[in-house]
Amino acid sequence: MTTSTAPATPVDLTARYQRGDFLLATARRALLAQGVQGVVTDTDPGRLAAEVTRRLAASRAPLAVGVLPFDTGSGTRVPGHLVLPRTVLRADADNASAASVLPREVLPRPSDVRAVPSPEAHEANVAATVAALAERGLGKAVLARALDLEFPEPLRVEHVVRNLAKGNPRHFTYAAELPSGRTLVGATPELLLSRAGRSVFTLPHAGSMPRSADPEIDRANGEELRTSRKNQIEHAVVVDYVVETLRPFCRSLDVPEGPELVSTPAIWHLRTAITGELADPGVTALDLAAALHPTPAICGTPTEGARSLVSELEPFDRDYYAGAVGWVDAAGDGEWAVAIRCAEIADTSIRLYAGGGIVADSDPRVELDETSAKFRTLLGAMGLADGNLPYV
Ligand SMILES: C=C(O[C@H]1C=CC=C(C(=O)O)[C@@H]1O)C(=O)O
Repeated sequence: MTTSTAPATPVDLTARYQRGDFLLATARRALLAQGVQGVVTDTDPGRLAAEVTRRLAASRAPLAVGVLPFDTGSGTRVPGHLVLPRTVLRADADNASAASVLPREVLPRPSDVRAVPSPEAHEANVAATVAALAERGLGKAVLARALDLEFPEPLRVEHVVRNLAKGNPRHFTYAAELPSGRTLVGATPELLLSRAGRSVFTLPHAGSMPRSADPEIDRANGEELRTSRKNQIEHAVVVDYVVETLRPFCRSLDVPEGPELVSTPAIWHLRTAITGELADPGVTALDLAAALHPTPAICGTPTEGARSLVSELEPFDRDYYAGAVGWVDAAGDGEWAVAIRCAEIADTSIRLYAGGGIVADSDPRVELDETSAKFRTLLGAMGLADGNLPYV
C-alpha cells in the first residue's frame, strides 16, 4: 500500500485516471485510488460504516473509497460498495484555472437516444407528484428521469471524465466502479459532508434555474431563482433536515440566515454552507454521510414517504444516481459528494440521470426544462450539448 502527496497536481491525477480507478477531484484537490486490496459491501449503511472502520483499523490501508446507493432503506437490494485500494495518490493546488490545460477529448456521436420515461410522461409524473404530496401529506419529493444513449463503439470513460473535469473545475468530478461492472461518472456541485478532525462541513444545494448563453436572460434567471418563494421553500426543507440530522452529533453548528446564489456552467442553484464541530471525534465521515443520506435534495420529506412515491413513479431503479461518492480514512476524516449530474457507463451505452425537487406549486413544464438543463453537465462533456439531441 502506498500513499503519496508528491509532486503531482490535481489536474495531473485527473489526466492519469484510467477506467477501474476511483477519482474524486476538483481543480484544487484530488484523490486518485488504484487497485483493490479489499472490498466492503453492505445494504445497511450503518453496518457498512462500522465494518469499514474495523477493516481500516486492522489493515495498512489508509483509507477506503466508494459509493452509497440512492436507496439505503431496509428493503433495498443495492449495496454500499467501498474498496480498500492498493495505491492512493493525493494532490492539492492553489490554482483552479489549471484544469484548462486538460485536452478536450472528442467522443463519438450516439446512434440512438431514448428518454426514460418520455418527456410527456415525466411532465405527467410531476403533476402526479404534486397531487400525491397533498394526498399523502408530504412536503417535497425529488423526481428524476433518465436518458439512454447507445454508441457504435465502446465509450472511453477516461475521455468523459477528463472533459467533465475541464468543464467543471470548481466542482467534484468523480468516477467509481460499481458492483455491476459499470462505471459511475459525474461532476457534482453538492458536498454531502466532509470531516477533518472535529470540523464538519456540508454544502446542500436545492432550488435551480437553467443558465442561458444570453447574458441578460442568464442574469434574469439567477435573479428569479434568488427571489423565488417556491425555490426558497424547496431549499429550506433541505437545510432544516440537514441541521436536525447533524445536531445530535455536533456541539456547535453554524447555519447562515439564508442561502446564497451560485452557478455551475449549466445551472443556477441556491446553496447553504453549514459548518459544525463534532461532539464525539469517534464518529467518522462515513457514519455522518450514512446518517444524512438521503437528504431532501435528492429524495424528499418525510424521507420514507418521498422514497416510496419516487419508486412508484420513476420507471427505473436509481441504482447509484443520487447516492453518494467519497472516501473515509483510518482517522475518520473524509469527504462525500452527492452523486448527481452523473451517468452510468457500460461499454457502448450510457444512462444519464437528472431530477428536480417537486413542491406544492411546481409546474410540470418548468420541471422538465430543469432536468434538460441538468443533463447538460454530462452532455457537455460528451460534446452533445448542442441542442441537436431529441428529448433534451
Ligand atoms: C436531484 C438533482 O439535483 C438536486 C440538487 C440541486 C438542486 C436540485 C433542485 O433544484 O431540484 C436537486 O435537489 C439532480 O441534479 O439530479
